Amino acid sequence: MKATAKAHTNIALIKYWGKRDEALILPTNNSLSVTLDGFYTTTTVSYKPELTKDTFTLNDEVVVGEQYNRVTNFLNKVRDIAGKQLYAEVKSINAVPTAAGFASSASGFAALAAAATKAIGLSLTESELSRLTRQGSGSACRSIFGGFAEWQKGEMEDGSDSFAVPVAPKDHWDIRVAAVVLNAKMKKLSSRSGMKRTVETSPFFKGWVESIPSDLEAIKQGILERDFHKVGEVAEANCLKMHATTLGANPPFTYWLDTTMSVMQTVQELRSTGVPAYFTIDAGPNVKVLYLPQDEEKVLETLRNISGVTDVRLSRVGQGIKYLED
Ligand SMILES: O=C(O)C[C@@](O)(CF)CCOP(=O)(O)OP(=O)(O)O
Repeated sequence: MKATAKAHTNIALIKYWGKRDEALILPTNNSLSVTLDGFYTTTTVSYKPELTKDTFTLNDEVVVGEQYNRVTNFLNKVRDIAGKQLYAEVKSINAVPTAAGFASSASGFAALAAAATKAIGLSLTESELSRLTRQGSGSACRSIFGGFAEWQKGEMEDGSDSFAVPVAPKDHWDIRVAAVVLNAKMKKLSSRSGMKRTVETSPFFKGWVESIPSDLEAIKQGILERDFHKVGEVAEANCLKMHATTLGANPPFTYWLDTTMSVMQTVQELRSTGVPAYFTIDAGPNVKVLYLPQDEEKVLETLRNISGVTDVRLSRVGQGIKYLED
């Protein structure tokens, strides 16, 4: 009763930002992401009859509190589906430089869902696995797939039709993502809390949701046609609209720091010199920059020279869930 799975993190090009149902983690809008090869989580789940509760270690450190509760609550869902009252030892290793500000919960919950279901004897389809993973962390449901994936919000109240579907495979298009790590340490609002406050209080939220369908259509067309300018422009504008909603929340907030804006402005200046590069930002100050392979050297050198940047981590398009031999 043991299994190991590896899942990669993903970066949203059309953001998930707002829930219509907190308990079931159902979104107000569809979102679309690219899975990255540079950042991943490997998780081993072993169900042991002698255990009287779940145990969880992350990078060999025992995890307790809120993070532990989210894992054991998730395992309760797996136990319900399997109809087995078994507790598990969960060991996760994150090859996601936490400082890079990546939501390692995306690769973390995808790897957990895959290993936990396989170890207990379930063999879910990718859609079933994505739908289950969504209940751990919304954005994680997109990491089941490699390449480009769209999380369809679904219409059903029970979330039975809310899961990700592949848009294009890993080898469809070799675009690159640079994760720009800033030296800032800020107590930030988690994405879960940030989107909750936004949904409940921001007058800009309605406009945000209304603008998604046309963004999605445009970016999917761009991906299929490998039109980098189109994909980049839509992704950058979508990110800016998402962050604009936070400024209208009550109380207002932003994830951006001065260094965040320096990177944003540098990327736009780079573009004006003819190098196609676009940024996107999630629930934190760090910036992810989209670029093409032929511009890697120029982009890397430019980003590294921005004051306040401590590291730039490069990624290619990554693959979906993989089960590893124990
Ligand atoms: O990834 C995106 O689409 C955009 C964000 O990263 C933020 F910019 C949201 C991630 O939210 P998540 O951590 O999945 O929330 P949960 O469902 O409350 O666990």
